[in-house]
Amino acid sequence: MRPAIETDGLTKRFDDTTVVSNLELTVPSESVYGFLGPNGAGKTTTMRMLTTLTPPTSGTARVAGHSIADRDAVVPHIGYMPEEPPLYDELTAREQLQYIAGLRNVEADDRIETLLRRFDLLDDADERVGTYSKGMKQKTALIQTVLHEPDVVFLDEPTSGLDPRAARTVRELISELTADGMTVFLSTHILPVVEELADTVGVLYDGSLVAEDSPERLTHRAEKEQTLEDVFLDVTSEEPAPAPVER
Ligand SMILES: Nc1ncnc2c1ncn2[C@@H]1O[C@H](COP(=O)(O)OP(=O)(O)OP(=O)(O)O)[C@@H](O)[C@H]1O
Repeated sequence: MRPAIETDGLTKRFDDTTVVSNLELTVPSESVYGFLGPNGAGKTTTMRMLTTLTPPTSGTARVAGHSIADRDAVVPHIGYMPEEPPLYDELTAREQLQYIAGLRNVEADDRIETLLRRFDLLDDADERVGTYSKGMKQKTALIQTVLHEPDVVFLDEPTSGLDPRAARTVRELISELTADGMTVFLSTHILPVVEELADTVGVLYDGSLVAEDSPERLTHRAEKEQTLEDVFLDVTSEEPAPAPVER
């Protein structure tokens, strides 16, 4: 099966600063790719290139089989939930979701109701989004991202601001998306989420991919077993790891 995402030398520079450097990624279809990296590593910039929102300075990528240079071909196949999702405060959640379904040209009334119920939003679906809590907005944004059943879903911090129950619903939904044939490209700082869901983890540091493997292999690669947090700190450290203390 064709990979969901393939990049070839993907690079982004702003003025003289290289923010994403020569990225080579292959994300198999129907998998979850956990995209990690410290603040400012270039994760959002990568996602913005892969979702055609910003062009690369050099290099190429294919998403759902289409070149990211062909925005009209890519957009129907993807969903993107940025860290600060665009929602209209003056619309109700149901209106917002119907509006997005209209823009996407899909008939999604049943799916909207199912997802609103799934996320415990049905009782508030006719209230204005402007009155919502952060978590309720986040859930509305997630629904609008997957409404049209895209092939590839890009999620930037999808569980941020969610209470434990809502966060669990999101994790369950991500698993279901891949079971339904979607691919999820997930950026988060919440490592247990990645550990639980990701088939492959990539760690970006200063614009370069410094580690990539399954969570199991990453955490077993040292002589002693490490947590994903240990691995993350290890591969994103400017200092060499301190020598073990002799006792
Ligand atoms: N439009 C822009 N113009 C100039 N620099 C930018 C622009 N967008 C991002 N950057 C810079 O690129 C670098 C990477 O930013 P990016 O938002 O991709 O990082 P990130 O890994 O998503 O960080 P975080 O985890 O904090 O969200 C940062 O130094 C940022 O200041």
